[in-house]
Amino acid sequence: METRKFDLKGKRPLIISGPCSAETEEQTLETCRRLAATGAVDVLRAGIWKPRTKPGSFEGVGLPGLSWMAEAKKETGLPIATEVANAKHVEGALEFGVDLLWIGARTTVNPFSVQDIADALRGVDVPVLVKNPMNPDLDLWMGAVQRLQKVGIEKVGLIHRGFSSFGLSKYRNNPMWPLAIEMKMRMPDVPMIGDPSHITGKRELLKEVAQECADLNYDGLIMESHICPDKAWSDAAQQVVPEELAELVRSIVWRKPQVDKPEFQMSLDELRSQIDQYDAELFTLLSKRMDVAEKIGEIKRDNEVMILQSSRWEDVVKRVMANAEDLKLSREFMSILLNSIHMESISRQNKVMNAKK
Ligand SMILES: O=C(O)C(=O)C[C@]1(C(=O)O)C=C[C@@H](O)C=C1
Repeated sequence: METRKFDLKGKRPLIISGPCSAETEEQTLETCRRLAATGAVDVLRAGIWKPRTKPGSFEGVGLPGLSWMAEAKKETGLPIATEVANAKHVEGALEFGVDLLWIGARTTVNPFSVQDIADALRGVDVPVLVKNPMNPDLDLWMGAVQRLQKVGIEKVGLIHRGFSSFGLSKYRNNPMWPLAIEMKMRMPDVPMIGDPSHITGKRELLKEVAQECADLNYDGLIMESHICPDKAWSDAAQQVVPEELAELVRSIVWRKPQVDKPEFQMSLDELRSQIDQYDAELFTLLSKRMDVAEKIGEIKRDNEVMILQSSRWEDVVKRVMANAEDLKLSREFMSILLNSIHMESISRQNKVMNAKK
């Protein structure tokens, strides 16, 4: 069967799915066939070389897995994707006609490895997706994209798979949504694919994260599926059977960025003008508050009193936080805001107290 054409900037959302790892020929082909039968998937994926955190885990079947994927492509007509971590992987993947490559989080952290992959791809017209690095470092993520662009690869996209963090949390990898949003702002022309499987690590949480990706205007999703998820050789808890995957994909609401309805536009304009007004008031008040802090700085300077007053600040926080519920503001948001206000206040006092005469 002829392979269906696909374009990173074409169909939206782009849905990529398949097993975490190709394990056996039967498991790979059966998963791909069942995914294709649902009609909900655009690209088939499978991990062939698996970088594992601890030794002793299953590290992938290597090249034979690529021949199974190539067979799945021939049977279903769907393009295939896999992860590459070095030039040798690139060579193998290209030999087996892989249509889309991705660079994993553990590889993105290493500029040498990324450069090695970029050099191996010089002159090759295959799209490449770059997963965020393990650590929350946007420059490193951007750097990997730029290395690919520099060797002439135009079809580059991003995968947001969340960031490693220490300690227990609801998710396997912390999504740190503000960082992903910042990355979208920094590289607005580079498509962003969400990876709910690796963010959540748990199938029960896939839907909420997939919906969040859709609401943040992501261009697609990559999610793992397996014919027997509980028996998977890697990442069992985050995989679902192909039919469940399709159902999940169909349940996500992909809202549009704009709508051409005059009533909607009028209401939106009116509400946005209220926001503009409140922003103006909010920042005027903040400015007045900082002027007062500066005056405190002056009297502290004249009386040789130090800037940081922890117990006073604790009182301020307690007083403001006591209203969190009435104000319908989350404690997390208020705490971040208060912290910024405190830092700015300290910085203003620092300026008056230590001004050069
Ligand atoms: O009350 C003070 O002493 C201040 O300097 C003001 C202020 C504030 O901005 O509220 C700033 C720094 C202190 O750590 C505590 C409070």
